[in-house]
Amino acid sequence: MSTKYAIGVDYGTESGRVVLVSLANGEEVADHVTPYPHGVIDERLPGTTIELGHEWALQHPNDYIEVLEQSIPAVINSSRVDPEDIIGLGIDFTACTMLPIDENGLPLSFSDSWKNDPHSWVKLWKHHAAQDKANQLNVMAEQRGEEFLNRYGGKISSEWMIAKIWQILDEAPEIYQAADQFVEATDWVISQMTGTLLRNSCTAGYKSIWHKQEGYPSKDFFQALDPRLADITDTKLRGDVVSLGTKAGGVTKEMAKRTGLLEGTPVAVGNVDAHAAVPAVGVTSPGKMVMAMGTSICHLLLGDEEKHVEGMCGVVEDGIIPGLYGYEAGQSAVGDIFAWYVDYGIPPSVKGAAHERGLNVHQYLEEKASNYRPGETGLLALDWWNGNRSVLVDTELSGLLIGATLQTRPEEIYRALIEATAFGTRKIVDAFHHNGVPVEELYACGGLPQKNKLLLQIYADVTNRTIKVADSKQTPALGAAMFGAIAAGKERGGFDHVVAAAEQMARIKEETVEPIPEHVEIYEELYKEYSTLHDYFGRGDNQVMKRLKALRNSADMGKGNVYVKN
Ligand SMILES: Nc1ncnc2c1ncn2[C@@H]1O[C@H](COP(=O)(O)OP(=O)(O)O)[C@@H](O)[C@H]1O
Ligand SMILES: O=C(CO)[C@H](O)[C@H](O)COP(=O)(O)O
Repeated sequence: MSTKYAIGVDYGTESGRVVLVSLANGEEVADHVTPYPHGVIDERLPGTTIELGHEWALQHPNDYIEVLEQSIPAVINSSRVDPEDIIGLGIDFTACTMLPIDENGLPLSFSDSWKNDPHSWVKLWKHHAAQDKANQLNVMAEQRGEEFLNRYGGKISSEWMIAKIWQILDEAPEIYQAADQFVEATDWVISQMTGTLLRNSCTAGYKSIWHKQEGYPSKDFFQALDPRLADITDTKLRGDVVSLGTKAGGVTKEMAKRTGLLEGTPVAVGNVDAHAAVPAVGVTSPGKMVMAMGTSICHLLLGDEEKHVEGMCGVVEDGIIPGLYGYEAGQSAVGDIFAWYVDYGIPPSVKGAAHERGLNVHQYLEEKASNYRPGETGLLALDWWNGNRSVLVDTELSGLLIGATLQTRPEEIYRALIEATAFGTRKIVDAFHHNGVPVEELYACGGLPQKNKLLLQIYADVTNRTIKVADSKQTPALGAAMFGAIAAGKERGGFDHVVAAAEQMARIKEETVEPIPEHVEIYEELYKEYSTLHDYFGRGDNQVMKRLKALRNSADMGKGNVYVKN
């Protein structure tokens, strides 16, 4: 049999990345990136003057289709692989990235009647404007002693499906009415490729409070939350939930024409970006935490039993690897914090100096920050520039930098921000490790490990653990391709289980990043300080961050420059 291939499509925050992968050894034969033409929509609706409020983050559904149309032909052409030999396709996506669709499966934002209402658009994972709804949901679930809350670390996040839907219902009841269903973008894109809409168990489990045995929370619970939501799971969230690797269908004639794939090529049901990365780095057993490090960090871990850990995003049976419990936690901003600093925090002289050295600003600051030893900057930061996902689960928290003096230099702040994100990861590692879900080693994948060596060393030092690094440019896409090959099945040259696919295709570098004992010692001290600040500002002793956000919101309302529904 000739070598067989699969395609993986990784839908990130800013772009979609497509890889064509050999099933013989996981080699990425070709890859192509399509930046989303509309990017992250967080100021105003495209082509209008309609302003969005703070914490809003939307996307354009057509951008996702553009990725398929641009990047799939590009990898087929550059690899010269015969489409006959491309036996399957899988995708992974940011999540919960959701949208309302009509009876024909079309996004409401495509309709002239609804397109000027921001609630008809895709709400990106980092849309945080539903925090109020998440808070109410958590209070109600706690009062009623809802069992499901334990599976989500004690709190449901505003980033997830129910809070987002409830925000739509509250602020735009007509959009809620008009929506035939609310779906994850990952499931919607698959429906556009195959003509079949199926809900995958990964996003349903982690983002929509679905459980393999118990299903969704009870009607009673939704009735208590808001009587208008009572039937939601039979109506707007209806539909089969199927496990990862299930074949959703074959590529339609229309999509075959637009992508260059053969009609009928098997397509797997959708998956989540970080979760797809786990088998791609060869992790199929407990004790190994995978960090998908990019705009944000998602932390994924496997276990033999269901344990409850404070502030985790969730534990889902079969949620990552069938047969095991999959645990997820995360930090809502990591690369995004460095991007913010580089875009808004540095003086022009730094840009100029970086340019002169032929480096981008990140590379320049990394190089200069590498000259400092742990503790030498005298700085400490809280990494909550986009709220705290784990373990506090509170998007209303914000950033903090302490220790600045007239001598403080930009590279020192850059280093302190990296350290803060490493301390945030250490909180998550400790939460699992001390609650019966051991974390023995770390695996790093995503964009950051490829871009910043200092960052990886700091993470190894702060967590005092060895880090293994993915040997793949597009790890989630490689994982998605594995699931595409599972959808195709063994008889067509694919696989019958993800463990078999991982054994053959996973890619990890030989070289590891080891903690440096002298650094570990100093970071242990700094971590104690971080923990004090973390608990003081994050657990209610001092609510200054929330009061400041409330003041900012009232000021904005006064100026009339926040999107407010009538
Ligand atoms: N040299 C660098 N060091 C640290 N962060 C970087 C560097 N270059 C880019 N970044 C950050 O990487 C993030 C993008 O990560 P990537 O994994 O490529 O994308 P995504 O999060 O969309 O999957 C951006 O937030 C950017 O600020
Ligand atoms: O929550 C998620 C997965 O569960 C998001 O997809 C993730 O945080 C966004 O990923 P990235 O930083 O790679 O764009």
